[in-house]
Amino acid sequence: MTTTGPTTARAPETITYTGIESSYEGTMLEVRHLKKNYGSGEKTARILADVTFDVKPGEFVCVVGPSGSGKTTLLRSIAGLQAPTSGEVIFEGETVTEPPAKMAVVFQDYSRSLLPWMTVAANVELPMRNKFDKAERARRVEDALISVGLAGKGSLYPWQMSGGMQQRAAIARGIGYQPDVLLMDEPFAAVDAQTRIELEDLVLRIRQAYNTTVLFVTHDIDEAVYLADRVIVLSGAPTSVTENIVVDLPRPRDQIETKALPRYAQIRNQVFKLIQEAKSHASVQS
Ligand SMILES: Nc1ncnc2c1ncn2[C@@H]1O[C@H](COP(=O)(O)OP(=O)(O)OP(=O)(O)O)[C@@H](O)[C@H]1O
Repeated sequence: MTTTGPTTARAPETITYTGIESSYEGTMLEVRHLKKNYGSGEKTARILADVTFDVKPGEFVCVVGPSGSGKTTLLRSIAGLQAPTSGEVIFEGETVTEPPAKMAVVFQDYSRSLLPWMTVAANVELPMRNKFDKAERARRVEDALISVGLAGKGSLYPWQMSGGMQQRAAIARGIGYQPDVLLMDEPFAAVDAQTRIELEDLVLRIRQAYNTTVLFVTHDIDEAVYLADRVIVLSGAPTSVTENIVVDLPRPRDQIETKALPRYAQIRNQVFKLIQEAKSHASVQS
């Protein structure tokens, strides 16, 4: 099923996904007319023009768009890491003005997000320091490391691990304190193709196990369609949402079987065409 509504349309009510409902029952995340400019006066760069969409509890939503369309800018604004020029992000009913406690972010650059002077276990424990007692923290760290396939590796330092293992550790840190929503910004862009495939499946398993809503930014169309319940396609800057595409592919997904489905190719081609159109529109404007 595909929606073809206007750029600022709400997500359809008939989403067919198999995710588990989170404890939060309203709309998990509302992005309302988000606008972001950089610079001022004649040097103003209009990046986000008017971005509006919703994410429901349990949904896995991927955001794709041409390079420079402001995907990272969007995610940073949603995470409360930078203020929008105008518009609003509402997370679990409250306007985001700073990073919310129940939101975790995993960035592309794992080498800079993990603290090199701390062991992996200490890195995973860091965001839960003031939340749980010592025994509960230790239990959660162990669970998170098991979930990402790093059981028994907690005493290593990040620099003693491969890139794929470091990104697993960054994911463990994101999920360890069980956020309601996990924001991921091109998290697998810096790992090799084989590791990327493993990490995609890992994220799907974790999402199922931890009952987490995921908003995942990627420039990789195949990755977006493989992972998502819904793909949000952005225009080129100044950016708005051009399409909300429901990915009505069965779960659990499988790297070979899912990608062999005619429906997979159909959705993939639709997203591809939209991105190409956005790129050519952007190059005409610039
Ligand atoms: N802090 C900043 N100050 C000024 N300009 C910025 C800043 N951050 C991003 N930009 C500019 O905003 C535009 C969008 O950047 P952003 O990284 O959000 O896009 P993106 O879609 O994630 O790009 P890519 O797909 O290439 O990673 C770019 O032209 C970038 O140079």
